Amino acid sequence: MQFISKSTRYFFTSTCSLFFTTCFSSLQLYKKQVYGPMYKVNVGNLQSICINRVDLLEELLRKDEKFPSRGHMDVWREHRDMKGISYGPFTEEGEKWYKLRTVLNKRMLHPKDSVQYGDVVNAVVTDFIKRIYSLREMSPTGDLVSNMTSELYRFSLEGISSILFETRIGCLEKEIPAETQDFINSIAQMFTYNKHVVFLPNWTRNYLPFWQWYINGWDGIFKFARKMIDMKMEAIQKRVDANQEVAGEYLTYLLSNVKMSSKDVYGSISELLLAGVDTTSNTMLWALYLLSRDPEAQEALYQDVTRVLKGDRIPTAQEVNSMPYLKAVIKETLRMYPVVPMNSRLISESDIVIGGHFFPKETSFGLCHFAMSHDEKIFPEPRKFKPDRWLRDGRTRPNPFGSIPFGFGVRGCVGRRIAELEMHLVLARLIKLFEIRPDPTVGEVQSLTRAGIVPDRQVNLHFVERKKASSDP
Ligand code: HEM
Repeated sequence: MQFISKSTRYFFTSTCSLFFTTCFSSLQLYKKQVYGPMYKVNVGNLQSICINRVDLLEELLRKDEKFPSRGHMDVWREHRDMKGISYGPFTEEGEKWYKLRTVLNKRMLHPKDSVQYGDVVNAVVTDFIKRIYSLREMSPTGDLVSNMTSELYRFSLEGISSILFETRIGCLEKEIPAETQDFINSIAQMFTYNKHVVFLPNWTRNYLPFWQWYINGWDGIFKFARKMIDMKMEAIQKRVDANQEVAGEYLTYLLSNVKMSSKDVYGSISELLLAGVDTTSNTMLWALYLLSRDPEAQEALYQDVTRVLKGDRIPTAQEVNSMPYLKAVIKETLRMYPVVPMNSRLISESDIVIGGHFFPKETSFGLCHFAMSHDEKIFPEPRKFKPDRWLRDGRTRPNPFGSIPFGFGVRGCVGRRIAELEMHLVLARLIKLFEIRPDPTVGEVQSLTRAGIVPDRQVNLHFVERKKASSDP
């Protein structure tokens, strides 16, 4: 194992709070070459062991603790403590976290759970497609949609809000309602200043404005979430008072769960919401970008979708399960651009041995997903978009630990099935209607690590309408 503590100052944080991954993705590849499969980094008082080889990752994750931890989410927890808000799945730890996840997992984590949100998501997809049509029409070429990052962000926020709040918030309308816009601005503000407050020492909080801006961002997020949740509670109460049946999906389920107070629901819903926007929107952006540059893969996807989906029908959540290439496209996109390119584990129960090295309790490990999913021993031609490598058609499938974009085990992503559902449903319908082509003025897009892996420039795409197939009614 190579030690590089000395005076090296890398931007790195062992907490690896999911949206502030600072070990830049391409830097992971470079460091792997220079320092090998496991190395130590120091930033100030913080030490972490970076792992970037699949067998070591597997060894570590197979020893995952009963209540795994990614490390401290101190600045998020501080906000909750100041405002008397309950911790959510990101900020809670230990047995309390486990109990919370037991409640949150229900109706979300199992593939059969996500199927029930098919209609809700499809309604959002329908509005998104309408918006794509109208944006194309307004463009000079009649088929160009500019700034896909922003459009897909609107789609994702509307999608996850309609699941979590059981109501629409207007992100796909021509003009976003002012309250929703304030909420979007608050999310951006919190994420922007999160970086400052993580890296600046606490004494600067009295002299610099960042801490207050960061707290204001959170306040805006909770104000909106609280209003949505309170509206739902009122509606439920009215039905109860009128002796009517209380029916609903996720929020209704949480609010009617005796194990959760409304304060707990505010804390959890807000964290679920934050985790569910940039992740799916950026993955969709990369998927469309990669497809636009690969007509062969796009044709294979079109064939896969139209084999199942005849005519103008809207696919159901069950039907996308019969589209293996569609799933492979998303898997391959997440391999190439794992939107959370680095994850972490803080070992807190006992000492641990990894790769023959002893590490004392309280060691923090950085899991370099990006480096692993670009390892050519596991993924030959790692920089090539090859959805076929994920097909179950008799070929040898890649090592399952080679690409784990949703994390692992009991602490793995709770929103995985929802994210997949959203991405599968929207991609199936887009590809059925349009051939997606690159905008030549954009050039080759590189990735940056900001709030997840994002493009280094504005991405525009041409949505060329397909002619109806002759077999279509
Ligand atoms: C492409 C989409 C997504 C990706 C790639 C992704 C990735 C991840 C990863 C890598 C983790 C850490 C897992 C671990 O430590 O093992 C995570 C955690 C989490 N994700 Fe996602 N995520 C996505 C979408 C979503 C969505 C849509 C939601 C909300 C519905 C969500 C909610 C969460 C939450 C709450 C956690 C923390 C879980 C815990 O600590 O118990 N994610 N996600």
